[in-house]
Amino acid sequence: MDPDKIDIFWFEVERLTEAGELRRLSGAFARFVASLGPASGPLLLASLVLSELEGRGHSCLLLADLAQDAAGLLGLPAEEWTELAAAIKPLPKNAKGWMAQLSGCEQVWTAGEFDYGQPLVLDGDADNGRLYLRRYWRDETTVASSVRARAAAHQAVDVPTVRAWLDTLFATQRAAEKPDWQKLACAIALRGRMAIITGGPGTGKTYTVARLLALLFATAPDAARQRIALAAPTGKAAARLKQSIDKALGELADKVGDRLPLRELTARMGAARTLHSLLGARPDSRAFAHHRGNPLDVDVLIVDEASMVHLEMMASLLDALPPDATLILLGDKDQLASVEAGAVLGDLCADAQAGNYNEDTVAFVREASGEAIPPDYVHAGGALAQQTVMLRHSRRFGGPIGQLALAVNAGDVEAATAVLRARGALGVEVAHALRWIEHAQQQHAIGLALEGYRPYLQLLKEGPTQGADGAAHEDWVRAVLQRFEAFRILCAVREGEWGVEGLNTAIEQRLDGVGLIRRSSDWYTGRPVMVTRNDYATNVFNGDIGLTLPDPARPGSLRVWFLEGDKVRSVLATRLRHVETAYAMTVHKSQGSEFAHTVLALPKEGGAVLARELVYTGITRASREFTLLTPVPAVLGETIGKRTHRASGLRGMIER
Ligand SMILES: Nc1ncnc2c1ncn2[C@@H]1O[C@H](COP(=O)(O)OP(=O)(O)OP(=O)(O)O)[C@@H](O)[C@H]1O
Repeated sequence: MDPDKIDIFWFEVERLTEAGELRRLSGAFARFVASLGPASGPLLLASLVLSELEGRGHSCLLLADLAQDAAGLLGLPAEEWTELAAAIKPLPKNAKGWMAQLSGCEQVWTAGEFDYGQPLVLDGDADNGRLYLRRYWRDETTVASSVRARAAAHQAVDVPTVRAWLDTLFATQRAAEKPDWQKLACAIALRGRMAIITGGPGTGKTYTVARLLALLFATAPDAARQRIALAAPTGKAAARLKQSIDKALGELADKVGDRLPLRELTARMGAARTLHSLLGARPDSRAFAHHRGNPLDVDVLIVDEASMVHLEMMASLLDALPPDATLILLGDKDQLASVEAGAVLGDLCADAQAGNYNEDTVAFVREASGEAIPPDYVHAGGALAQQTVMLRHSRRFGGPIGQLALAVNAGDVEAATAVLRARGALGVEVAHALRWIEHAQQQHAIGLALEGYRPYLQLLKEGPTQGADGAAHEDWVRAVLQRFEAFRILCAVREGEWGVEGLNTAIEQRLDGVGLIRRSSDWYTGRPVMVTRNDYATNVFNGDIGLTLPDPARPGSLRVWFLEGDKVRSVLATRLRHVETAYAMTVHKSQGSEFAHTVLALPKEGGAVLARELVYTGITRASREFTLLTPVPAVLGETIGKRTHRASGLRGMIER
């Protein structure tokens, strides 16, 4: 490439980096590619865009997108893109041209050809070409081949026995909706090495999986030897899963009586774990102790909150799972994907809404569960569609919050606005459950925080009862934590007046000002913190939230207490090095949690991260009350009208 032109290119990259339009790593990656051998202009540009997109959660670069609207892909103003691209003209005109151009580069391995370990991988055909960083290509390939094999591996099922058990487990006095998707989900899960049960909040994913466990125990040749593991991406989600499953199985135990020793079998299951801990994460290493060569010792693995599992983690999990073990994924496909690259659950659930069941599945479900899949859902999809069930009826989310979530999920701005504005017309219930402060000032958020956090701060001030012993102190800690967990402010962004940072500072100042907290230094009694990095020494993980309270054993020193289910545990505050204050947190980090009153604050301007999934995830964190703050009301419509699109080749690879 002409040295003058390349200098202009690097100059433009630097300028856009300084302006905050590109991350520094993207330019550095393009330079690294250039250092490996002769590099054409299009290769450098594609490397830059690919790295930038990786930082935004995409697992690959679709060449058709690059050819069609590269500026839009990067969220750059058209003129910025034109200047950048002008330095390296001419560029290929279409996806086919990009494919031809890139496949000739030394730094690019075209999948299927002789492999030199190049850092970039080109996959797909001329119309569907995709450029990957090698790591993501490997991860997508691992996930796709494992899912394909597992979904297709049907096992023999003793149909009459399954039917009898399902009739018992789902015998209910209530008028059931038809078909009973929960019941048929159990039948489907039992016949495969993999099943996905997706659905919005309160649709009964945990309820269903508890019955599936009972069914597994009831039909296994040796139930006592079944190795069943429960896991979730975060400690909090894992604790919640275990708690709900134990509760549901406890209720079921009474129902099945002597026919199945459900209590003993449940007791053997052990605690739910984080995926990191299940796989055997090691400090300072991306590699896990468990992998193909040292697989997990399980027959059935149930993973909750699967929407939070990113591509690399899913690949590690599938790699470590023995081929004859069964994987059950539970999650809400419409929630925000992980911060890291990939939208695995969303990709895997592409057929969930439509069903796309084939005649074999219809016949099996009819025999094994007595349920008839309506013809609308029968369209002969692939193997994965046959093992995916979407639960469609929410049992505790039908009120105004549920209506709002539905409207947002459907991208219906008008309906969402109508629900939000209906509070007056619909009476007290709505008025209490939903609030929209359309022209919000930061003071509104601070006022809500004052009201929402006062209960835990007051209990904290009262302190444990005089002379409380260890257990009584723990009860007090638990009560303080539970009050704190009843309210949260969620932000769409980190920076600015309406971001996590701006709101945390403002809330902290106000709480200090009114005497609810006393900030003597960074660490103070009552400070809520979120862990921002996994720390194996103290056993705290990215996303864990705790409260700073006095150490009962050492007056004057502070400990951070974490709530996991009903249990509490603590770490000396000074040992926690990677934490931030957490009166306000991002919607991303709130996944897997639920707060009685959730406040969602949108910023003044839309941006790449503001999309429908974010608002939906924020709303569905609220169990009783939801307040929306919009400094500029139009941003709500803009956000709901936009979907998050993450490029990936997973679907195509699974169906290949
Ligand atoms: N078929 C059913 N009959 C009666 N109650 C049900 C049924 N299905 C679910 N429920 C009840 O509805 C509530 C929500 O169910 P569950 O917690 O399983 O939903 P979920 O989809 O796991 O929710 P989340 O995504 O919020 O964790 C629970 O109280 C559960 O007992």
